[in-house]
Amino acid sequence: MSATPTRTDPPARVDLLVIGGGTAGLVAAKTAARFGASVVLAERERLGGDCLWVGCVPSKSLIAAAHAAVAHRHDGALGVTSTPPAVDFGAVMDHVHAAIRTIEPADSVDSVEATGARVVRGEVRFTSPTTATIGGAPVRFAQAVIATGSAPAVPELPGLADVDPLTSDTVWGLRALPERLLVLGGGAIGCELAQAFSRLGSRVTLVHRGARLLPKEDTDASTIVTEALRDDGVDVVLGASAARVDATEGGAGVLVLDDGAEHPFDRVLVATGRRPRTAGLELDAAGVRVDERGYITIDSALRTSNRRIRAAGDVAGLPAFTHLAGVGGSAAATNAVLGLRRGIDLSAVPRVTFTDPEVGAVGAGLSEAAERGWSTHEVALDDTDRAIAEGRTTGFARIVVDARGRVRGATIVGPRAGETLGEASLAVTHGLTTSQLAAATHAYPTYSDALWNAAVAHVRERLERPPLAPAIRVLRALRSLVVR
Ligand SMILES: Cc1cc2nc3c(=O)[nH]c(=O)nc-3n(C[C@H](O)[C@H](O)[C@H](O)COP(=O)(O)OP(=O)(O)OC[C@H]3O[C@@H](n4cnc5c(N)ncnc54)[C@H](O)[C@@H]3O)c2cc1C
Ligand SMILES: NC(=O)c1ccc[n+]([C@@H]2O[C@H](COP(=O)([O-])OP(=O)(O)OC[C@H]3O[C@@H](n4cnc5c(N)ncnc54)[C@H](O)[C@@H]3O)[C@@H](O)[C@H]2O)c1
Repeated sequence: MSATPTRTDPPARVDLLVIGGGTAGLVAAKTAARFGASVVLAERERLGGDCLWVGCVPSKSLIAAAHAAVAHRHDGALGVTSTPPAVDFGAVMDHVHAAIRTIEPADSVDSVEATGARVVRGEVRFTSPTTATIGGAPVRFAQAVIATGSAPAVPELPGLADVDPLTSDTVWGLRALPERLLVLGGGAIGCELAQAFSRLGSRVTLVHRGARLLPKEDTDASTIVTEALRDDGVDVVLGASAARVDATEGGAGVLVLDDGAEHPFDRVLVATGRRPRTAGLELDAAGVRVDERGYITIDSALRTSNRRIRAAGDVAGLPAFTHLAGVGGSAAATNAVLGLRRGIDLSAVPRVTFTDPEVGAVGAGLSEAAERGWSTHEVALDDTDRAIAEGRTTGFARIVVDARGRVRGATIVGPRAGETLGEASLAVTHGLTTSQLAAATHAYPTYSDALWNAAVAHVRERLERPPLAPAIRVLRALRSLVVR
């Protein structure tokens, strides 16, 4: 059940050519083949994409080990004392790679070919709007889906190349824990990995250009994550502009900032954003246009400037999440094969940053709420019984509500925020009201009580205002006349 393709023989003609075997391409190929189309999935390396090999799976596996390394810290407050566990970094990385191997069969060549699609190994180049080569072998396609993903963007910083910087592509090959790790970039990758490495024993400095970590999240969520990282021992440097790197030896060096501050390190991990993987595709030959950042431009039904070709996943400049790559791959294949115009609802894409505490968000945040005049309702975890019982009270659940009482967004910070977020996503996707959320009985005591109580708070507020408050007063008065 290997994910590495071996065939190099595409048929002369296919209904659908899918380029790239990450989440978007896998879902696209399987979906189209199940509809009965003849499908070739072309992959130059191995199926599974970033998520399986260098993204979600290894990072969440490392985070699980990092979490275990500090779990004892809460024990004292619970009346239990335990000794700090020892970390065997080599064994941690064995766990990371074992998780990848366990999940690999789900993305294997067999799993795709069982749907009727053919997997062909090789790099794709377009030769015209309806033809391409896969590893040099020609193929004519009626339609195509480009799903080639994105790669780490390494900044042009003088001296950086001399210290062999790690990226999210290469960090998983480490066998020894760097004593001093410098992380450049405070987005999701930077925050998750800085905290994990710190918890596993590295001395971590996180250097971020912006004024706050996780700039896409609400300000108070960023503040909580910054404090959590600092509590974990991460030296968080904000508003920093890197000037150069002075290499010493073996990947070690010093990062020098514009203000002259120096940050020495044994290894540096670059997490400063992504760039689309389009090099070598010869998009011009296919008539596929890209935007100013190089991402493939698509319309609301995922069509590129060549109406026979669609794009899905990271390469289309969509928010870089596995779940969205899957949704995009499915929509692109369905549209191609059945001639539909399914789009993606970008207003309800959930995202979770797996720091401790986790940050989960969907839909509108504080700034959109302010712009549109929507109200916000929040419950802190120190008012949430499960959090109090577990001694894990840092965080909150907040909902954004429109004038008709519909839930338009949520931000949840705390343990298992990613799990609670599912309910908020359902509410935002289907336009549920706070009354509907409040009317659903929730098991007690759970972290999702916080979200539920935020909805209840909004319902209660409405009951205390016109038109409901006077109506309730009239009903009560009438009732007291009847029942004496
Ligand atoms: C460290 C890290 C952690 C992450 N954690 C999460 C997370 O917790 N949750 C989440 O939702 N997302 C997470 N992501 C993001 C997620 O991994 C990506 O959004 C997702 O993998 C994108 O899928 P894709 O199909 O668009 O592209 P990819 O997975 O990148 O797949 C593209 C495929 O195309 C192939 N390819 C490229 N060019 C060609 C060519 N010319 N010919 C043939 N094949 C080609 C590549 O080899 C690759 O297999 C994380 C990412 C990183 C880096
Ligand atoms: N849990 C998850 O779902 C998860 C986890 C990891 C990654 N991802 C996805 O992968 C994408 C890429 O992650 P990322 O963290 O690399 O990118 P990012 O764009 O989210 O964050 C990078 C940050 O680095 C900063 N930066 C850029 N250049 C810098 C420099 N020279 N010095 C200091 N700081 C600099 C930027 O201001 C930016 O805020 C994310 O947007 C996300 O969609 C998701």
